[in-house]
Amino acid sequence: ATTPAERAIELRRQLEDANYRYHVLDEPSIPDAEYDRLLRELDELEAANPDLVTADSPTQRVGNAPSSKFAEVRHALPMLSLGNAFTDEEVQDFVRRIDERLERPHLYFSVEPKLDGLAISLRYEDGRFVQGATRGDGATGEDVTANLRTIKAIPLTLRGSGWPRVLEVRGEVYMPLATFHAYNERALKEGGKVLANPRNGAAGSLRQLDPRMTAQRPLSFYAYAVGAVEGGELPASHSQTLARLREWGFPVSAENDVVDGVDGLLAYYRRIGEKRDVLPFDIDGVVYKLDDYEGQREMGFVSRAPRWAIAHKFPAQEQMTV
Ligand SMILES: Cc1c[n+]2nc(N)[nH]c2nc1OC(C)C
Repeated sequence: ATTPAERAIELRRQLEDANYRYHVLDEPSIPDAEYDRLLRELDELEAANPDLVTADSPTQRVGNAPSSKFAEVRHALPMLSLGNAFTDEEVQDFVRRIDERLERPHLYFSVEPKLDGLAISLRYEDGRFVQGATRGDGATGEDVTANLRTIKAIPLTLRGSGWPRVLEVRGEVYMPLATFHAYNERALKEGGKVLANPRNGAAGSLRQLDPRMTAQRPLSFYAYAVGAVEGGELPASHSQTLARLREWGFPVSAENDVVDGVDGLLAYYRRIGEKRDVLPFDIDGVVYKLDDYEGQREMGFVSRAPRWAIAHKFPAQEQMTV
């Protein structure tokens, strides 16, 4: 027979494993009904043994009591903004500036869809999620930790091994299009407020003072960078770092790739542009990043935007008014 504590640990492991397979590997491993049954069993076990409850138990994802307002968080590393390119020529200029300074036979770029959501910074200490904040002005943001805990795509504890003692992960919290449409259909039927676009939906849901409201409007998350890192080493390139983030339990977009030179960038831009209408989330462009960190260090930043990265935007889509 197992003690309540052992049973709770076993249930948590099964639930977090199912969560990882569903949100990170896109391979649901158990049916939702089974997931809910396990969660209910853990909930009852914790109710009967309150000392078993931990902040990172899956039962805590339903959100705790609301706070009066959001505390301010100073980002250990500023959250950067991105310069924009709107034409192929501007992309060619971006690559030429790097080419002139680095003088390499090949320039490899990490390329990613640019989700139209909310930039967020997540802080993990010894593998546990301890704080999450909005971008704010880049230097300080709002503490939305309680709301972020309700987002199942955000790991409460890291998987695998080899993660640094302190790890900050940056990424985009977004509202999947399916959630956005379902929310608006219900709002129309019940005469509630209709969301203008998924980005507003994500911002509104994340800035709810009551995390239980956030939990009712399921959001998702994609990691796209790391911030402060202490007590550990990262790989030599951004793409290798994203692969580690995925192993540690963070969703990373399957559309990401590594390409060679400006032709590779523009081919990627066209490829994602053609898929734009069938992607399950809103994007407003793609992001090109020089992949190796050594090259990024050599290129540095201008004001608050890196010289080594740029967003190549799509023409604005006329938002379908519901
Ligand atoms: C602001 C931003 C936004 N995005 N979006 C993606 N996919 N990557 C990415 N990188 C960003 O900034 C980097 C400079 C870390």
